[in-house]
Amino acid sequence: MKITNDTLLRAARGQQVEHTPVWFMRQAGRSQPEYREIKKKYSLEEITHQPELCAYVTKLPVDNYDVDAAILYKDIVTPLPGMGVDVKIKAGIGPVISNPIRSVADVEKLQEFHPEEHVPFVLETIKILTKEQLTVPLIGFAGAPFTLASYMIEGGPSKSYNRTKAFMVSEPQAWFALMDKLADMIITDIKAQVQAGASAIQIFDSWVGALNVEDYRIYIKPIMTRIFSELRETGVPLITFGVGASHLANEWHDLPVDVVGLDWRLSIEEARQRGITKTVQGNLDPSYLIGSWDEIEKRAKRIVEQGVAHPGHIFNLGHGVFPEVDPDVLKRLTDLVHTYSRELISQKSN
Ligand SMILES: Cc1c2[nH]c(c1CCC(=O)O)Cc1[nH]c(c(CCC(=O)O)c1C)Cc1[nH]c(c(CCC(=O)O)c1C)Cc1[nH]c(c(C)c1CCC(=O)O)C2
Repeated sequence: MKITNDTLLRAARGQQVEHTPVWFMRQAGRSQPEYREIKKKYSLEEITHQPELCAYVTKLPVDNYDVDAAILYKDIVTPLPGMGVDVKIKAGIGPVISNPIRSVADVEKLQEFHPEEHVPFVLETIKILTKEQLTVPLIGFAGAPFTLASYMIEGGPSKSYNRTKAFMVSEPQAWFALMDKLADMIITDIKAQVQAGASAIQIFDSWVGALNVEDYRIYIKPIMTRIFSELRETGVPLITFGVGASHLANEWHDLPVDVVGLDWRLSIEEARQRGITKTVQGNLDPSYLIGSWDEIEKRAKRIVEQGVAHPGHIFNLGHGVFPEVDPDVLKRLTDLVHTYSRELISQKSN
C-alpha cells in the first residue's frame, strides 16, 4: 500500500513535518494483551515463522496507538541460525546460544547467510505488511556486530561483557574476522529487507556503550562505517541506537547515518550542544511510563520542545517498552506528542 503518513521518513532526513513522528522500541511486545494471548500458544520463533500472524503482531501498535511507524516483529538473533549458530530465545532471559564462539576456529566455522534461503518468512512478512496493510513506514532492522558478538561469545545475555571484550583485545585477528562475517550478514539481510519493502532501517548496537571511545574507534568504528556506507546504496534512512552510549554519540554522528539514537542519559539539548546536528531519536526514560501521567506529560513535552528547536526529531523511548506498561499510556503519549508538536510547529511557522 501507499505510505500516506511519511513523517518518520521526512524527519529522519531533517525535512519539515507537521508533527513529530512517534514510535516505541519494543512496541510489538508483551505490554499488549493481544500479544500476550498469542504468546500463550506460540514462541517468538513460531510467530516469526508465520508471516500472517507476524504481520498482525507488527501492525497491532499502529492500530492501537496510532504510531507513525511499524517495526518488524522478529529479533536481532533471528538470522543467526542461518550462520550455524544454535540460538533459542528463553522467556525472561533473552537469547541463549549453545555453541558460543571461543576461538579463531569457531569464527571460521560460521556460514554465509542467504536471506531468501534462511529467513524467507521475514521477507514474506515484510511483503504482506508493505504491499497490503501499512500506510506508515515499516522499519527493518538488524543487530550490530558488537551486540550480536556479545551474545555469540558470552553464550547469552551479560552485564559486563568480560569474555567479549577480552576476546576483542586479545584475539584481534579473530575479532576482525568475526566483525567482517557479521557485517556481511547484516548488509545482505538489510538489503533484502529493503528490497521486500522496508522503508527505514535501524541498527541496534544496544550494548556497545560498554566500550570506551578509544576501543570503539579501533574495534568497531571501521566495521560500522563499512556497514552504513554499503547500506547507503539502499536509499532509505539509516538509524543507529545503543543504551548507555552517550560518550559515543559523536562517533555515531561521524558514521554515514541519518539518525542518531539517544537513550535517556543525554538530553536532546545537550546532544545539540555537543555538535550532533543530524536527526535525533528518543528519548523518554521508559521507567516513567509506570509512574504518574503528570510526570510523563511534563517530561514528554520537554523532549518535544527540545526536538522542534532544531529540525529533525523522532520521538521514542530511551529503550524498549517493558511488559508492565499500560497500553493506554502509550496511546495517550502518542496523542500528546502529536498534538503538542503540531501546536509548537504551527506557532513556529507563523
Ligand atoms: C538486545 C536485543 C535483543 N533483541 C532486540 C535487541 C535490540 C533492542 C534492545 O536493546 O532491546 C531487538 C528486538 N527484539 C524484538 C523486537 C521487535 C520489534 C519491537 O521492537 O517491537 C526488536 C526490535 C522482539 C522481542 N525479543 C524478545 C522479546 C520478549 C520475549 C517474548 O515476547 O517472547 C520480544 C518481544 C526477546 C529478547 N531478545 C533480546 C532480549 C534482550 C530479549 C528480552 C528477554 C526478555 O525480556 O524476555 C535480544
